Amino acid sequence: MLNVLKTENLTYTYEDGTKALNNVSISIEKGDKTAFLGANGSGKSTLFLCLNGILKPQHGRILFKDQPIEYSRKGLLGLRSKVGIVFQDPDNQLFSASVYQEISFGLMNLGISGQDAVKKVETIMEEMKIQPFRHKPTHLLSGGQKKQVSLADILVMEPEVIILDEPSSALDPKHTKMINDKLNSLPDSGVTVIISTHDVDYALEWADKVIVFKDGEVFAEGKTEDIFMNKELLKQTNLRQPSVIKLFIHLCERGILSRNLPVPQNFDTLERYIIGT
Ligand SMILES: Nc1ncnc2c1ncn2[C@@H]1O[C@H](COP(=O)(O)OP(=O)(O)OP(=O)(O)O)[C@@H](O)[C@H]1O
Repeated sequence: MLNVLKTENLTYTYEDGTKALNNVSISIEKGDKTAFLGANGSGKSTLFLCLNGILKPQHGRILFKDQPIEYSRKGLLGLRSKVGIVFQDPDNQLFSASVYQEISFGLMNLGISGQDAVKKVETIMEEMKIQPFRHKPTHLLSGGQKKQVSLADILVMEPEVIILDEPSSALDPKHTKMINDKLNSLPDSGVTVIISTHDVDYALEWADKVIVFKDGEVFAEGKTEDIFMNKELLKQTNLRQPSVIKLFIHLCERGILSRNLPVPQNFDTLERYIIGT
């Protein structure tokens, strides 16, 4: 498998002396769905900002497809067209006078204009159901609409890697579903998706791999179900065991289900196990 993004011994300290990342080495494989978990302040957002070249680590390096990131203007522009980040707070991302301008901005920066750009922007606006508010100033949008636009902002660039910092935070069920559907379909087209989340149920259902952060360090990483079956690890990192796994274990302990069954990723699968017995 090709490592699309890799960090080697990354250390990042903010100006006020906060050491947010300490010796972080991770690798993300092409087409994988990776979820970062960890308590507030454990360093997930800082790592994401480093992966996109917004922050430059004091030590260590980052490789995109085996090439170290170049921090020149040209290098960063190239990196950001391939590795897109959707911020936790859309207000940190959106700044154009209108939604349409906002979504066109990245393409213009890459020198894509004319009919090509118009077509790409229109397609994404259609897909993300943005048409009804396309002429609105971004600062007048609702939280959910801002999130739709900030994702469209990145999707229009057709990046190889998309990083989403807490994609569903502050979203209602309709907007959560829209974003989740997109996150599910992107890897099918070869896009590598990385998210951070506090929602363990969602991480279990969505992710192939989980990386757990604690105090700026990688505390654990592995296949999603292995991480969530490890009660001791979850306890040490204050993570809740996903509800479906809790119930699955309980049913296994009572002899209702066989421990040999694959760990269910959601309640639909668990229901099938139960009905099938
Ligand atoms: N601009 C900044 N200046 C100083 N310290 C910062 C800054 N941004 C973040 N930090 C600190 O860096 C540490 C890591 O924060 P970071 O936002 O990366 O964590 P996180 O895991 O993404 O948290 P959350 O789950 O709450 O989003 C925290 O101690 C935080 O207070």
